[in-house]
Amino acid sequence: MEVDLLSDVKRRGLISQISSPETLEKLLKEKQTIYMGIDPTAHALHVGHLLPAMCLMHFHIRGHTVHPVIGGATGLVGDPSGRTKARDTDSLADDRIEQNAQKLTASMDLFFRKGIQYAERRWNHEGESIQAPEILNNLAWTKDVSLLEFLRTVGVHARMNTMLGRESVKLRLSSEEGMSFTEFTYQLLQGYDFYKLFTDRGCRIQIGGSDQWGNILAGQDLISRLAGPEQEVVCLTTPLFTTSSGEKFGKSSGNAVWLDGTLTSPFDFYQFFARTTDEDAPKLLKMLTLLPMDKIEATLEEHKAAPERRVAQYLLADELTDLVHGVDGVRQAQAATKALFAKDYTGIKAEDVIDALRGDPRLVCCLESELFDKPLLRLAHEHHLVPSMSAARNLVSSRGFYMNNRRVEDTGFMLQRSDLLDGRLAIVRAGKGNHLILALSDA
Ligand SMILES: N[C@@H](Cc1ccc(O)cc1)C(=O)O
Repeated sequence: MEVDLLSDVKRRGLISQISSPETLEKLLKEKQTIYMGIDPTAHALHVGHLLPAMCLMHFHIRGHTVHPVIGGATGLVGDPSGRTKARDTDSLADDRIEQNAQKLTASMDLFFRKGIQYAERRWNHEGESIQAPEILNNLAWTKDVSLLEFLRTVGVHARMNTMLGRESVKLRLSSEEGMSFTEFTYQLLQGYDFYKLFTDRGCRIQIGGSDQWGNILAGQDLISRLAGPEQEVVCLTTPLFTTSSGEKFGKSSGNAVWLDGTLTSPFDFYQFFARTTDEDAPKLLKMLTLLPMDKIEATLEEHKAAPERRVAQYLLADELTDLVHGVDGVRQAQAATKALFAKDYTGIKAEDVIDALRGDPRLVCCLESELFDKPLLRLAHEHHLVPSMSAARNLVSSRGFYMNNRRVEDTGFMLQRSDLLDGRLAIVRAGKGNHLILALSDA
């Protein structure tokens, strides 16, 4: 099943820079401990975290020990990397960071649990199932270090010219706002994490996004000064993926696409990937799924022959939804996709559609009394499918009002139980693409 880890992550496009490729190759002849940090600036993981997280996953499922580290301490300081301005004090407030850290830990744990199940399905894993990684919080080893101790162990080894030469610092020093001393020390805090994990857990590899290069090197420097230059440690970064339209990957009309199903429904998550461009879909299939490369190549051939069928996009949406929401999530998202975009509803399961669209304004659950006692046009108006009753009537006369893909011709049309799909759903459509899904409540 296994392709060599390093060649696999490289050919999938998951690697941007490696501080010492020879050392990495040598280290990977044995099982290693690897870490990746993430600051609790948000309370949940979003699609933008997937790239470094999948890189970490590749190490994890091949039996290396990986540690996602939540930055309970670093989050209070705020990483200046890639930022032209300091974070505001509100977003750095203690209680906010602590709450975010707790939620992020749960979010990361869930990501790995689901991801491992996905990996086991894709790789036909046999034998004992893979355990979820232990998630750490850097507050654990930072909170009791006194200022004097920090200055005397870490500070003495930090070279000012190296620190001033980091991209994150140069960028800010040349800006009008400048940089606070607190932010300037961020690289030392992250460096201290690498050093601590190296001494306490034998961790020799740190992974991060490409904007983390300087911070990761700071750790490598510190290890070399404190533990000796002969110590073999490696910094590894993943690329920052920019979409073909030049945007940062992970936003849908300006909003983050979350991995948490209560923040972004499995259906919206699925649709985000189904809407990927022809240019981006192949890259994302390689970077973010665990499908074997030959299966991806075969799909891409098929895609090239008939791009309008969007096989690459649908495969990507299926795989990522499986990775993040499991097989139930895929089934639900596909059911909702069918409800909103297909001509044929055979086999549709009401429960799946309802689960996938929970929280979506297009889904409205109704009691029997409402559903069967009001004319459909009135329901459409009350639930905002059409702006007014007269607009609804106009749509009927211009043959643009549909219920379960049947044209509604009578403005007084009332739903009957026998009209419902799977005993519960009426999919009402105004014109080409506006939908209202009325679902009979099960209560
Ligand atoms: N600086 C990283 C997060 C991080 C925190 C602590 C670490 O030890 C490593 C990484 C970021 O902002 O994304």
